[in-house]
Amino acid sequence: MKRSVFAVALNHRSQTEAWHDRFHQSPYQTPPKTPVWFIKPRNTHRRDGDTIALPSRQQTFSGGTLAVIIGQTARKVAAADAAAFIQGYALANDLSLAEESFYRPAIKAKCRDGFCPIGEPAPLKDISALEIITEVNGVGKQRWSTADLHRNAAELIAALSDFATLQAGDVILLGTPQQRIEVNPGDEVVIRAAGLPPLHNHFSTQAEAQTQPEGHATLFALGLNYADHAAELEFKAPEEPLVFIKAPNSLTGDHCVSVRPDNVDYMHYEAELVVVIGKTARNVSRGQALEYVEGYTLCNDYAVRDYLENYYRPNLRVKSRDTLTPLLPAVVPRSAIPDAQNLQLKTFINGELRQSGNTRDMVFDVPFLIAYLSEFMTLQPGDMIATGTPKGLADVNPGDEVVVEIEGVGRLTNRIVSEQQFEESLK
Ligand SMILES: O=C(O)C/C(=C\C=C(/O)C(=O)O)C(=O)O
Ligand SMILES: [Mg+2]
Repeated sequence: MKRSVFAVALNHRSQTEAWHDRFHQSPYQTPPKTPVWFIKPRNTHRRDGDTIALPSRQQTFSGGTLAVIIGQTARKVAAADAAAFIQGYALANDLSLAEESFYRPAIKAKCRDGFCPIGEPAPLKDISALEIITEVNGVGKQRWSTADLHRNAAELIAALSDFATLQAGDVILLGTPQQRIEVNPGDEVVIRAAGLPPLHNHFSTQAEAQTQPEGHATLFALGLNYADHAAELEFKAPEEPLVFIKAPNSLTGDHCVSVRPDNVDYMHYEAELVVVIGKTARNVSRGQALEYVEGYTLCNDYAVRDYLENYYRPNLRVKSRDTLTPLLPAVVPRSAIPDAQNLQLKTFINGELRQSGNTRDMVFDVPFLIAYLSEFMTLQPGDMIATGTPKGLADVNPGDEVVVEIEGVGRLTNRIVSEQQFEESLK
C-alpha cells in the first residue's frame, strides 16, 4: 500500500520540559507554536517481525509510539470530527539517533533504512490514556502514557489536514518521550499496548535483503544550496547539505494551480533542478554517483515563509502544503544532459523574468548529494532530489502565471489561486 508516514516531534511533555531552556535561546528563541512535523520516508518502513540493521558507529534509540491509521480522505477536518477519519491504530517504533537539535530536519537521525517499523492495525475505542510499553530482550524498559501528549490524535489530524490532504492508509505517529531506549545488535524489541497486536523487531548489524519498498517515492529537497539564495535569506551557505522531504500531497503537475493561503505576505516560487534516481543506490561514491541517475526534471518548490518557525525548518506547513510542488512529469534521460552542473534556471512571473541562475553555482553538486544521502540511507528508483534554488525570490499572488524553466530539461507552468478560488473549483 502506498502511504505517507507523518510524525510529530516535541509532542510529549517530557520533551518540551527537557528542551525548555534551550528553546528560549538562539537559534530557537521561542517554543514551537504549531506541531513540528516530519516524514518517515519509505526506506524507513518495516513490518512486525522484520530484522532491522543498525548503523555501525552511532547509537540508535528506540521510540515506541502509537500510529494512527487514516481510513478515508481527510481535508480540513475539525478535531471534533476527526474520529470518523481514523481506521484504527498500530504500534510503531520511531527509531532515531540521538536528537541533538530541532533546528533543521533530522533526516540523518530519523530517516535511516528500517527506522520506522509499524505493526498490524486494530480498532481501539479509547486512546486517551493508553500505556505504550517497550521491552528489550524480555525486560520492560519504558512505559509511557498517551495522556502525557500535548496534542491528541484528533488535534493532530486537524492540524495536519488543514494544509495536507490525508489519504486512506496514511499514518500519523503521535510522538515519543524525551527518554529513549538504547538498542544494540542482537536485541529483540517488543512494543506493546493493551488491545493492539505487539510489534516485534530483531536488531542486527546485517540488513535483510529488501525488495523495492512499497510507498511513495521520496522527494528530497535541498535548503540553501545556492550561496546567493542563502545570502538573500540572510543565511551563510551551509557546510553540510540541508535536506528536507516534501510530502506527496504537495505534488501537482504542469498547468495546475497552486493555492496561496489567505492573509500571508510571502509565498515564494523556487525553480529547481530535480534529479531522478534510476537504480538502488547505497554507499555510492561521488565518482560513481551519476550512474545512478535516470534523468532530470524540474519543480517549483513553493514556500509560504510566513509559516516558518525556527524548528525543523522548514516545517511541512511551509513547503508541503497541498499543491505547492508543481513537478514536470517528463524525465529527460541523463544521456541528453551532458553536464547537469551547467544549466540555466529561470522563473517568469506573468512573462517577466524574475529569477535567473545556473546549476554551476550549487553549493553541493548532484554527485555530492547522491553520495551524501546514500551514505546513510538507500535511494530507490523513482526517488528524487530537488537541488535547491538560486537567488531571486519574490512574492506571488492569485492570478499570477508562474513559469519555471531549465534549459534542456523543460518548462513548467502554473497559476496561483486564492483559497476561495480553489474551494470553488472543487465543487
Ligand atoms: O525556507 C527557508 O527559509 C530556507 C530553507 C529552504 C530553502 C529552499 O527550499 C531552497 O533554498 O531551495 C530552509 O531549509 O530553511
Ligand atoms: Mg527549495
